[in-house]
Amino acid sequence: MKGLLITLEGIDGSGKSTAIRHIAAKLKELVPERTLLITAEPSNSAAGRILRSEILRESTGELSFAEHMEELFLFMADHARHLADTIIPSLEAGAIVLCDRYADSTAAYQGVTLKGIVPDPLVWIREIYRPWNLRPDRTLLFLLDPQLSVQRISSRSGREKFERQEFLRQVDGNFRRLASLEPERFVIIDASLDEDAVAESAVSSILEMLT
Ligand SMILES: Nc1ncnc2c1ncn2[C@@H]1O[C@H](COP(=O)(O)OP(=O)(O)O)[C@@H](O)[C@H]1O
Ligand SMILES: Cc1cn([C@H]2C[C@H](O)[C@@H](COP(=O)(O)OP(=O)(O)O)O2)c(=O)[nH]c1=O
Repeated sequence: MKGLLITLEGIDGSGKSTAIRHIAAKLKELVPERTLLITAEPSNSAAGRILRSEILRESTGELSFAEHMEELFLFMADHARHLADTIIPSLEAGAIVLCDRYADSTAAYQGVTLKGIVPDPLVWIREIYRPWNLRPDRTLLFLLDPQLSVQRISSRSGREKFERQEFLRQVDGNFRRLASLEPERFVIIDASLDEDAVAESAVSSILEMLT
C-alpha cells in the first residue's frame, strides 16, 4: 500500500494540534486498515530539542545575524533528521503520515525573521529545500485571522516568541504566498469554524486522496 504524506500548516493557535486529534480519531474509524503516524516539527531530534529548549522561548530582544542563521539551519537539520528517521520509513511501510508543521513553516516563519538579511528569504529557503525535500501529497493550510489566533492562545502558559499578532500577520501572508505558488498541493481550511467543522473539512480532503 502506498504511503501518504499529509502536512498541516498555519500560524500559531490556528487549531492544527486540536484538528489532528480529531482527524486521527475519524480516520481510525473510517479506514481502520491503514496505519497512521502522527508527528510534528520541530521533532524530537537533537536540533529539535535545542529549538524547543533554547530558541523558541519568549523573545528577550533583537536577535543577531548569527542567531537568525542558527535558527534557520536548526529547523532544517531537524527536518532532515525527521524525514530520514521517521517520515520516510513510515511512508515506505505504507502509513498515512499526518505531520503538524513541515518545511513550509520554515519558509513562512524564517521568511519573516530573515527579511533584511537575505533578499526574498521565502524564495531562498524554498530553493535550499528543493533538491532534497520530500513534497507532501497534500498540505492543509489552516487560515485564521492572527487577531483571533492570538486571542485563542493568550491564556497558554510559557508563551513562545513567535506568538505576537504583528509577526503572525506577516507569517500568514507568507503561507498565503506559498499556497499560491503550489495551488495543487495546498487545501485551504477555514480555521475560524468550530472544531468539528474544521476536522470534517480536513478529513474529507484526506479521504479524497485515498479513493
Ligand atoms: N476550531 C476551533 N475553534 C475555537 N477554538 C479552537 C479551535 N481549534 C482549537 N481551538 C483552541 O485554540 C487554541 C489553539 O489551538 P491548537 O490546536 O493548540 O493550535 P495550533 O496547534 O495550531 O497552535 C487551543 O486553546 C484550542 O483549544
Ligand atoms: C517547524 C517550524 C516551526 N516554527 C515555529 C512555529 C511555532 O511558533 C514554533 C513551535 O511550533 P509548534 O509547537 O508547532 O507551535 P504551535 O503549536 O503554536 O503552532 O516554531 C518555525 O519558526 N519554523 C519552522 O520551521
